[in-house]
Amino acid sequence: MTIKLHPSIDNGFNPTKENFAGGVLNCKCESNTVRVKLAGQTAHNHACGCSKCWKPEGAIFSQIAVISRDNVEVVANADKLVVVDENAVIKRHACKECGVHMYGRIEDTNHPFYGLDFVHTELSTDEGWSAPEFAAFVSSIIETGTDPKDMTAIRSRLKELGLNPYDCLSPALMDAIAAHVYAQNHKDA
Ligand SMILES: N[C@@H](CCC(=O)N[C@@H](CS)C(=O)NCC(=O)O)C(=O)O
Ligand SMILES: [Zn+2]
Ligand SMILES: [Zn+2]
Repeated sequence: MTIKLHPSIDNGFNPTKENFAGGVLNCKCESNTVRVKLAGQTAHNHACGCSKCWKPEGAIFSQIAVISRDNVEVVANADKLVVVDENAVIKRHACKECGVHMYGRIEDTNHPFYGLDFVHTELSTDEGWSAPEFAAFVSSIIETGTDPKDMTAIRSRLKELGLNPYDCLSPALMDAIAAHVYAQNHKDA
């Protein structure tokens, strides 16, 4: 039996479309749907195994990308959005009826990723979004119930799909975080 990771990933995925101009994310509610307009392409799309990111029914990974917060606008039913965990670094704004996370925002101006919002592009019917590039927080899927014995097969399947598995973020993003910390610590040098 093929391992199921995420519906937008399991059957392979389309490459990133050049000059893609963005689109609209929709929550799962049939009426009073929350809509978020993304005025541009996303970046760093990846599978995330952490327990905090929203996953569609049955998925063991989330699929999540970033976009400049200036390009994110709630265009319908904003009153249905609530922050799921005010104590988290990423304030995940979710529809209180269907539970879908519409965007995650970092309010700490010193955070390495301040200025970027986190979004699930599978909530859009527009095609051309940036393709997933790697898998992050893979070991964290055990926290939500995956049997540790299944991890070897899951990491193999991710590699087969072209998504290198990491237990934190990708090396490029971890380097960017560390460089930000260095710069913060040497501001006056
Ligand atoms: N093992 C933890 C990892 C959580 C974690 O660190 N998630 C990452 C990836 S989304 C993060 O940056 N979290 C910040 C936040 O949730 O605010 C879990 O599964 O809950
Ligand atoms: Zn909804
Ligand atoms: Zn996550």
